[in-house]
Amino acid sequence: MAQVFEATCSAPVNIAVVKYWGKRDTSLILPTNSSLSVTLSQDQLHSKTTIRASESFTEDQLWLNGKQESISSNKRLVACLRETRALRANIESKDESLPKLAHLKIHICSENNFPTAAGLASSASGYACLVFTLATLFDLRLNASELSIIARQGSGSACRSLFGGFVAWEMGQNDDGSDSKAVQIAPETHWPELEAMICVVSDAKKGTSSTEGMQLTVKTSPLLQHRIKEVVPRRMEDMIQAIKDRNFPRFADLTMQDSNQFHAVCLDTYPPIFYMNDISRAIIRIITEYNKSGVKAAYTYDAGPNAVIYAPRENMPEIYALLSHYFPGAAFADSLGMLKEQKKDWTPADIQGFDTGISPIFSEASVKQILHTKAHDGPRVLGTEHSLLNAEGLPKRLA
Ligand SMILES: Nc1ncnc2c1ncn2[C@@H]1O[C@H](COP(=O)(O)OP(=O)(O)OP(=O)(O)O)[C@@H](O)[C@H]1O
Ligand SMILES: C[C@@](O)(CCOP(=O)(O)OP(=O)(O)O)CC(=O)O
Repeated sequence: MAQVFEATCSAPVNIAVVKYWGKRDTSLILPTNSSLSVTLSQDQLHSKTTIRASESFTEDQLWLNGKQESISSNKRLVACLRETRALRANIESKDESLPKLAHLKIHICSENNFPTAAGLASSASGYACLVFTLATLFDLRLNASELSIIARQGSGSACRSLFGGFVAWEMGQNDDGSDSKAVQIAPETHWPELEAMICVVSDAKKGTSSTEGMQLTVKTSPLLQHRIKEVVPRRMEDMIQAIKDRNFPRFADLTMQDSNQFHAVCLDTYPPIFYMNDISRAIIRIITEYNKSGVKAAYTYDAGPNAVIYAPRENMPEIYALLSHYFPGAAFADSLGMLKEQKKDWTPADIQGFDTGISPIFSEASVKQILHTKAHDGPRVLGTEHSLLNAEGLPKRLA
């Protein structure tokens, strides 16, 4: 019988509050500025990956969401495999008793429980999960910052998903990327009242990928140079302080300003890139109106129209009621038990001074889904019962 080695892990997505946008080295994935994100609960959004190494396998193979994909044409995946195998080979060379895994072929099977490549940070959870599962299979014993250096080479934002809670990606200075890594600013337990609502405006694959979009911005946007030099270094410090102090109004102002500036540099790109649509902009108007009497919520948008709204738990019933008023028909799973606290028959007019005419009421299901979630932990090792591969080493589920 061929010897079989296997690991199954899951990893979370993260949503940045200081955005990464621009690379100074496109193959090592070294950014032009540091960034900071919140890791969101795997109960709502996660990638799950099984990797098996076996003497009976004749080639490396990958299945993503039940569909076979090429490994050799995916330079980023090849880089993650090369790095982790080299580390395993080094450990094996020092300890004869270890099983020789570095040279075995592997089968990788991964699933996201949410739309892939739709601006919901699937590349972040996907590559974090890939690297964490490889490190578990190969028993690499690296800490999360060390693993983040490898995951970064899969997708920049993936490096931040190696930690739970509040995570900075320090851009680093070295040409070889050895100091461009993620560090945890605070664990999720630091600020348990902070929650997030994800408004899925579109789950379609996006037009301009982050990878292409950001390099066009680097090439053409003078505003990006100002952002890199003058804005982000100071904003990183301010954001870290706001998180340490659990100062929501400060955290929220910085988050919204950074999202606005990220979309401004997209508009400053030539030709311009648009990620937000009319619905995204209406959500901005509604949150801005809601904040008129004091900052109670923060919106942020990545490379797509979907909004993520950060807010203290106590404001979430009102925010949900606001969203469902202007965007009727959105599917909502009450995953954090929030509706129980919601006042019945509540309308935006019940908020003192709220101008209900700030936005029209949109047609049914303009916002398709609202996900309620919160900051949570980093990647997890799962038991063999979670394996995505069958006895033959093929996916249990095919698309
Ligand atoms: N579970 C996974 N395992 C391995 N690779 C994955 C996984 N999920 C996604 N990916 C990779 O990430 C790519 C999608 O990344 P892309 O940046 O286009 O979208 P996104 O991450 O959903 O959006 P964004 O990063 O802008 O929020 C996929 O085509 C695939 O190569
Ligand atoms: C807007 C962002 O979500 C951009 C994410 O870009 P990616 O990490 O997807 O890009 P690559 O490194 O090319 O894979 C902002 C952020 O997450 O910081």
